[in-house]
Amino acid sequence: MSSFFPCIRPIRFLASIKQYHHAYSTTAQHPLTPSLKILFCSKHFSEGKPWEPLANTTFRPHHIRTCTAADLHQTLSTWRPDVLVPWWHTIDHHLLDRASSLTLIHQFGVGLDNVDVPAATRNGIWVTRLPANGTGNADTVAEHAVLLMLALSRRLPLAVQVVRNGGPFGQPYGMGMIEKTVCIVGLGDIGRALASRLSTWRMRITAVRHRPELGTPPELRDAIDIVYPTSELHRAIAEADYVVSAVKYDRARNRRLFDAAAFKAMKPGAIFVNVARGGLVDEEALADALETGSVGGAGLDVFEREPLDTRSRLLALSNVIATPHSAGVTDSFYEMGARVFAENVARFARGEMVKYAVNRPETPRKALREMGEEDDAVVLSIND
Ligand SMILES: O=C(O)C(=O)CO
Repeated sequence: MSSFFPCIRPIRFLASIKQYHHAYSTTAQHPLTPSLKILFCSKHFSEGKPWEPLANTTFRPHHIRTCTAADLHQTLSTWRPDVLVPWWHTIDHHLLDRASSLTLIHQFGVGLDNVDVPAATRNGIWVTRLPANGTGNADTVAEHAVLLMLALSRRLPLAVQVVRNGGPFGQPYGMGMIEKTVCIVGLGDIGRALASRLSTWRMRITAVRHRPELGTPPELRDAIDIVYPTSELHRAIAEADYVVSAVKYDRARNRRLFDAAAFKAMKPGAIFVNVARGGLVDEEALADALETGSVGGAGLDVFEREPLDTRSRLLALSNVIATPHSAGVTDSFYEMGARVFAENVARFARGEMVKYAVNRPETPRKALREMGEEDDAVVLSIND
């Protein structure tokens, strides 16, 4: 995960923190409760330091710790933090039923499929996350999907290798995207951002929607040809040259939505891209389909288990481009995350409702005052 951070442009990052310090000084009359302990679960947070915007407050670094997924349980029971900041680790009911010190879980990302929100609610723990749209990462995830589509279409890894090997130059490589059909599975923030980008590329765009009654988003009426319900997934993907998975993962509803039957239903040689969650894909079935060529290539940013086992069959295939769950994690997302996080922790310490909360515990371990100016509605439509 540490590989995410070399791409952060330090000057821009520091400038944004400076701006934040300035803004924060106006709230200095509400210093943070010094005893609030925050646990960041992932060592890479030690490099990214998303708590830096808090540096001008009464908050001091000894109230912050990082741990690994392996020592999470232990740290929860011995250090007893108030706030947990996970990084897509599984925060299930076993952990939540025992984590008696926790009052807030603040996901440092948008998708929350790793957190058992009902169990948190039952235990009186607030849960919040970062927003997807507006300043969030739906656009950058959509960009990444385009990157993978293009790189696979033009066989980029092979082309780079050919140059390194001294040629031959000027040979035809791969396929163009113009006039091809792309099927976007999931029309939430990411799916819509992708459709809006591709709408100017002279492609035919179709979509699959979990809630077809929502129809085509008004701003995409001219862009999307047809919206299928999930029950017609196979029909939809059968006519597509590109299938992009941008659907919200819900283990009970769509685990392994892309299984052997789905890959068999795809047009032979079509390209599959997954920028949503690894649990949506049967990775063994995908490897089989890629090996036989029934799926032409796969661009994968997410995996059922992360980090992906380096012995995975998928990595041995030349028609796979894999990235390390980095689609949404750019410099701007990290800056936004640090800002939202700092603001939310400050609110929480003051007993004010956190922004983008996804639950309302009946008997919260820490009571919060509704502030009446929440804009958390912006995150409610992710990946539907
Ligand atoms: O923010 C998230 O949930 C992501 O998965 C970013 O890629």
